[in-house]
Amino acid sequence: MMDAPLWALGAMSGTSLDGVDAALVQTDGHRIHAFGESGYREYSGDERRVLREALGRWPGEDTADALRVVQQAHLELLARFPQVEVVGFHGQTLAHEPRGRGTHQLGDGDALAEALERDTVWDFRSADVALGGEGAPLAPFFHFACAQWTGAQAPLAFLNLGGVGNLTWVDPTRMTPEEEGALLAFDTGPANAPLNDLVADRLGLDCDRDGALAARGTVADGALERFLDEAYFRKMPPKSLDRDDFRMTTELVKDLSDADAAATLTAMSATSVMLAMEHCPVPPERVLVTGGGRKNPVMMAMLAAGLDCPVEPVEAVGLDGDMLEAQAFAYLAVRVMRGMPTSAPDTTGVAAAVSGGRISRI
Ligand SMILES: Nc1ncnc2c1ncn2[C@@H]1O[C@H](COP(=O)(O)OP(=O)(O)OP(=O)(O)O)[C@@H](O)[C@H]1O
Ligand SMILES: CC(=O)N[C@H]1[C@@H]2OC[C@@H](O2)[C@@H](O)[C@@H]1O[C@H](C)C(=O)O
Repeated sequence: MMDAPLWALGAMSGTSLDGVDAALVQTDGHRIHAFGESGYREYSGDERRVLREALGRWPGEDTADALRVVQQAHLELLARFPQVEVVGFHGQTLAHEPRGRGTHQLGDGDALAEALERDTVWDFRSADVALGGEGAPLAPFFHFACAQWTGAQAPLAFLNLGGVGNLTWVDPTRMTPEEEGALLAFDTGPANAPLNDLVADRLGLDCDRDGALAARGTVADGALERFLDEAYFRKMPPKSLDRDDFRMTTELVKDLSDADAAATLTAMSATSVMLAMEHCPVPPERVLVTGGGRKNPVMMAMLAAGLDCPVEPVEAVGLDGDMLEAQAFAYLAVRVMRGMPTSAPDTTGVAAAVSGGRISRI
């Protein structure tokens, strides 16, 4: 007998450190039955500073202040959704070194479960890393369900432009996401993080809103070429990145004007996606863009000019690009509760499909 669908609440605090997203999904762990309400809790300037300060820290290092920020923001937001059966709590990635010290998502699932009085799934990435996987990206299993939900019949790609970029190529005609050939996923390169850091450091802004600064600038070809020389782009997937693995971008644009630096960083993000497409098993029929970068018209225009297929925001197929990651962790939480895999060799390079995530039961 099929397991009944559950209403799950997913929460994601992403690498761009803007705030926490939360969204409801009704699922049996296979199919998306329905999407529900969503919400957002922005981090204040002070909270963002505390989180930024804690980036790069590992368990055992001083993360007490950052943990208070993460717990408080999640509790405030998630308490607005009383009608849920299970919570998927991603936490805040502070450090990610799958071939080294592991992966660190700050957040206490036991405390959250107790405060919300709901079973809570958390620590989604560690089990994958322990089995030789990258621990990221994890949204691909949900992208597979989304592709089927849209009724797609041919391979397509989801592109998330958050702090870091990640691409999921999906063959929606396969039966399950863990099946060989159903998915190929990996981080493409930096997306918004270097741009955000540039405008924060130079102009005290949160982001290059609507690409206004980049639109006035000229791409510095030399800097772009040096960036594209990085070995990461030629490495075969699966592969993943930490937020600040491309610190070199700051150095490459340091002598450029604000507008030229923004244009060049935007081109770096877009061009790394173009290189990523070469890894797809067959060209996707369309690229559906999710995450904040889809709201940057300069980045979207560069992508459209460089790719051989339509590039559209996920709204084109009725999905919500602000909430896809939060929805992903709602969906994955139900899979974990039911012992179903959340990653596979083709999505993270893990030795065999694995059900990641720790469950705090109430
Ligand atoms: N109108 C806009 N114009 C330009 N950029 C925007 C706009 N809206 C959002 N962004 C960019 O998108 C970012 C937020 O994207 P998103 O919420 O997808 O990131 P995230 O989930 O934190 O990151 P990740 O997916 O790497 O974990 C902002 O920090 C900003 O750089
Ligand atoms: C370690 C980590 O938190 N990685 C994030 C980050 O942000 C985007 C990209 O890098 C992706 O690999 C991942 O997030 C999404 C939600 C994922 O796991 O699919």
